[in-house]
Amino acid sequence: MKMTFNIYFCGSIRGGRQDVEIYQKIVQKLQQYGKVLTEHVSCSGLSEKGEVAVPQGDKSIHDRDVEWLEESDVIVAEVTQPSLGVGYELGRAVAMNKKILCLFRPSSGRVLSAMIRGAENRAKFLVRDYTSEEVEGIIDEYFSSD
Ligand SMILES: O=c1[nH]c(=O)n([C@H]2C[C@H](O)[C@@H](COP(=O)(O)O)O2)cc1CO
Repeated sequence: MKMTFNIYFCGSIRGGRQDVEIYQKIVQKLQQYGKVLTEHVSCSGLSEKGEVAVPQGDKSIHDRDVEWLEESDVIVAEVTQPSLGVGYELGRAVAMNKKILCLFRPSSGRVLSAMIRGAENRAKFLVRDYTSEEVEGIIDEYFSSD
């Protein structure tokens, strides 16, 4: 596998920011493997309001993010905190035939949507259950395979 990827990281924003610390840990690790196009998702200063300062607001956020999805080699999504935006991004990424890794923490007590867990296939869409101590190792393993 090449070592410099365009990586699209998905994490909840308006769905709730409870997991921002784990997003930071994931993004820092991903940056060893390439450029994380959506680094802002892991920013502790970004609230549940989202990127309110973006000119033309939600339309430009949507259009920019779909372009970034197109440009990305790999999509990594933290899917523990349910988010409509993350679900939408994953659906669009599947339609683009992208390589996708979803990360879910069962210790949250939640049960992952069947539309994410059930989308798993060995080729392109992988779902990994993890604990926060394991996440860096899982990312290393993912990028060192194939
Ligand atoms: O301000 C934003 N900026 C942005 O890039 N997003 C994208 C990236 C995240 O992976 C995803 C989060 O969706 P949601 O806000 O529905 O939880 O949507 C979402 C918002 C706000 O919905």
